[in-house]
Amino acid sequence: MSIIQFSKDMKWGAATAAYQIEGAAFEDGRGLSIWDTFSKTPGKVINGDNGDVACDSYHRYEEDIQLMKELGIEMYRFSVSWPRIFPTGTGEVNKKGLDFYHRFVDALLENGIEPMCTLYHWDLPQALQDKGGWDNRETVEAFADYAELMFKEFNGKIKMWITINEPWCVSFLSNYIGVHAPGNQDLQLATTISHHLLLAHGKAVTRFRELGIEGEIGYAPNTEWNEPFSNRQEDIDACNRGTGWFIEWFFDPVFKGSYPEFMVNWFEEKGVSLKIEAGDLETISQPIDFVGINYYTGSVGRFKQGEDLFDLEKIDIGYEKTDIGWNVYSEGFYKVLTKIKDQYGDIPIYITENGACYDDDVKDGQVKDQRRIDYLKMHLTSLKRSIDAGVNIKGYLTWSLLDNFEWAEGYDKRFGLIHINFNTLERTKKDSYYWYKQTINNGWFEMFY
Ligand SMILES: N=NNCCOCCOc1ccc(-c2cn(C[C@@H]3NC[C@@H](O)[C@H]3O)nn2)cc1
Repeated sequence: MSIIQFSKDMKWGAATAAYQIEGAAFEDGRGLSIWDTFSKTPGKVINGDNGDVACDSYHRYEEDIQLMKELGIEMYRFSVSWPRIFPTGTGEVNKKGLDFYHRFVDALLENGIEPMCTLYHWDLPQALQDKGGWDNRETVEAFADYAELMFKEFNGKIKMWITINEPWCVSFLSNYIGVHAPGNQDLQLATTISHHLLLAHGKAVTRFRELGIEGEIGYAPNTEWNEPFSNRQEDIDACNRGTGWFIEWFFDPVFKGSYPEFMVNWFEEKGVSLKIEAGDLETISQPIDFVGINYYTGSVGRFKQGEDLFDLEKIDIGYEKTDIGWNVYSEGFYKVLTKIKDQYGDIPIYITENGACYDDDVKDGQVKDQRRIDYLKMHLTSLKRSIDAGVNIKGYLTWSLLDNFEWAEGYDKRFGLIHINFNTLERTKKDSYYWYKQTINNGWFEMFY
């Protein structure tokens, strides 16, 4: 048995997102988002689930904040529903939407919890999608205007801002693979959107700096690790392409001011090109204060001609899987974090999402989710290894505080420390909640090896 101990300076938190927990989808002037449309499109979401009610956190946030306070988290990452603020994406502000987030943020602060606000967590106003969505550069300006309004409105209250959550999911998962909203399957479109998302990030940072807003700003790319099956160069190269799709593609423009040549060349061989306008990369690559890293899983891979987008075949070598089918691969967390440090330097890092999906149920008022505790132990151990290797980790926010709407997977896929009965909306603290609470309180935990 060994002790895994963290610095008292490291901040502990939990994360959620508006469309996944709020509900109240048609209340107080909220406009439609692409996820309202997508989830109501037959066949797109398992069981036909949608975010109409979700966890009803729009009405139950005071109860949720008391659960956060008891948990002992210092930081809570949430997202703002853009269509709650601008029902059509631009134009007239919905004051009731602003008022809700003021009540919510004030309640967090009154309970000693620091808000970390994600401006874009996938719920694009449908009215903007109707005009081309992220494929249209006008959406970039609309996002900057929305960000500016939020900066001005919450200046001094919110001091940690995230511009875009998981640009890989917003661009490639949603517009090439097509399993998320709006569900396109077009590599050129997805690649163009990836550039517009980074541009939107840069323009929001520009407004933040020009306005002299108090606090820090960053973005939250998601990452995956691909471990070469052998030391054959073809296997290494294929894995580098698979990992580069998440890391270099979304980090190089921000931290180096250019797209990674090996990925640009690969996409060009697929007939895909980037349409970069003068000044774009200067805007994208202006300094940020931190980067949020989301990590869930990794794979072992090898070269296979014609396999997937990158001639990369994922191999199942018997890793344990979570109940969403992802490998439990904590070594990949260490590899991702040390790669980022080695390639991009000492940028402060918050782990803004890490957690596990397990099919939990309540028995006699308890949820015995030991597998989630073990997943967290393994990944926090990798995190400690990364810190000991010099990675500048500032905080760890687990995904998620609550079971919630897991996008195309619906409500069956549970990531929360707190179980939600989606019929009664009753909250039940899982064993992992109590374990996380003790770990936060102690600053350490016992590792099973
Ligand atoms: N990698 N290649 N895939 C090729 C085949 O893709 C099939 C599906 O792929 C993916 C990849 C990644 C995800 C995903 C989900 N979350 C969890 C959410 N994060 C933000 C927060 O809202 C959480 O709910 N993070 N990532 C889903 C599906």
